[in-house]
Amino acid sequence: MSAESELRRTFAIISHPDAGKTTITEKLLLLGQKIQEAGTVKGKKSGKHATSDWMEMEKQRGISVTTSVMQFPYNGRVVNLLDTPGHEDFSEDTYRTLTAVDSALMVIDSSKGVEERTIKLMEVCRLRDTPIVTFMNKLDRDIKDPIELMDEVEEVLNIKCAPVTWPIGMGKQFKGVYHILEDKVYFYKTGQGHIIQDEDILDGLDNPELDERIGSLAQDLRDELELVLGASHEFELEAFLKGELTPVFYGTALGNFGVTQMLNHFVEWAPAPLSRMTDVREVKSSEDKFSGFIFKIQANMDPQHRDRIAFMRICSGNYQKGMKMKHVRLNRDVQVANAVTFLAGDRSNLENAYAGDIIGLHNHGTIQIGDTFTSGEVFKFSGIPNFAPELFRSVRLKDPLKNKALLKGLIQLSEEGATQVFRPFNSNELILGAVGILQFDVVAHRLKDEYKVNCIFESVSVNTARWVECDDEKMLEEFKNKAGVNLALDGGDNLTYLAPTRVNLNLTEERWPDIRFNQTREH
Ligand SMILES: Nc1nc2c(ncn2[C@@H]2O[C@H](COP(=O)(O)OP(=O)(O)OP(=O)(O)O)[C@@H](O)[C@H]2O)c(=O)[nH]1
Repeated sequence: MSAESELRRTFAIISHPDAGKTTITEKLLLLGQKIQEAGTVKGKKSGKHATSDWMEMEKQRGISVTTSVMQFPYNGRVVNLLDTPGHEDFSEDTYRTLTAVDSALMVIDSSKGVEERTIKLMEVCRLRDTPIVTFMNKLDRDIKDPIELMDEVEEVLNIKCAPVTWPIGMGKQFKGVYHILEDKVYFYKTGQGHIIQDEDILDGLDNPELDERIGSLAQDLRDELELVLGASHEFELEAFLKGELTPVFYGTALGNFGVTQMLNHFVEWAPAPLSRMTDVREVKSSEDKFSGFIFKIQANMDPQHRDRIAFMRICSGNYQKGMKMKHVRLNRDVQVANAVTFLAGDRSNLENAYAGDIIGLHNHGTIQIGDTFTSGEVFKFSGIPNFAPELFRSVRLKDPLKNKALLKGLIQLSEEGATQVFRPFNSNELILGAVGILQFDVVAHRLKDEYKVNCIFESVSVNTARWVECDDEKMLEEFKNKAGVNLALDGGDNLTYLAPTRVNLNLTEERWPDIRFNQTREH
């Protein structure tokens, strides 16, 4: 591995909306860039514009519809943080971003515990056994019992927990954390808000000074730790790297406390860029030759320039300004003079990037999700799927003459990967599928803007979709005849089963055991 690449730590945050993802992102940038004031990510209060608030709609709704990439140096490493839209209005990009990282940080609202969105994102991480670090947030509030919180993570998410820091009190009584591996107490000072805390540290759990400072809480802490250490797991790097065990840190992102301890270990333990599978062979990040894949396409990053940016994860070699790379699907060499990076929101021209880094390529419609670029070799990276949509709408045109433009627009937008379009066998209806509700607004907005098509969405009785595959052609034909009413083609002409209910899906799966109903589809 090149020395530069070995320093990369590429990760994303998984959390339920409002758990504190934006707040902790601000604090990570603060620690990484040593800037004094946070607020660059959302910046609502300070009146600054959010780094990703470029889109009109996003500004109106005050939420993030984009996934941006932030790079910062920390303790001799280069951290790439891929932001994942976490609000109710997230999209398939959130899922796919997780295929481009080597590790993930799970942020949990400790007053709520493991929530639904986290469970789903964790399922996606499981596809690649991504190593997970856990941050239990909002300790300055009344939280659930810390032991119960860990039990919940173990049971619901099926991953072992190894506490690394342990909280002392909570809410108004929150005094700090005890660092189990360092045998040190870090004291929390309230009221520091966005400013980086000067660390106030005490050596040793048995230090009498601890009793002097926090009174009876000191003995409570010792007793609790005895219990916790007996019942929980010790941190093991191997198990962490296999995605079987998660180190757990406690703190408050808002109070900027406990984040430093987490980040210190994160950059130490999280894996450097990992090898990636292709349809031909495994590609190691240490290889000299360049390769990468596209995991996301973003339109209108800059309203001034109506371009689209394709986000590429570099898997091996390095990118140099002006270099040629092979666009494998098109079997064509392309020259990439002006790749972009997303350094905390600023697009700056980039001279060099290494395995583990993300670069943005200007896309004029020739790049699709899942595309592989190499320095000449022919292979295709696997593991960058489409995910079955969870929300469906039927699309109705206001002007029926624009049918062709509508279909073209919907197919092109679905190639960008945030939505999917389905054409049922038995009707002329077009059905749009997404995993986040805001995507319907985005599509309506863009169809009007870019394709001059006005349309409205109506509810449709589709509950979930599965891509259908069967090795036995005769059986597939029979299935098509019998189940035709629920079958459709997606934007790439792949056979899809649109189930009106979960029960219907279960019954159909039972009735046709030799047919595969896939929740994801590789490009
Ligand atoms: N008391 C307390 N509040 C916090 C803490 N961390 C975040 N919050 C608050 O929780 C709310 C949600 O935090 P965000 O960081 O915006 O959460 P998010 O997960 O990014 O939410 P979305 O952008 O909706 O996905 C905000 O009002 C934060 O100020 C914390 O440690 N303690």
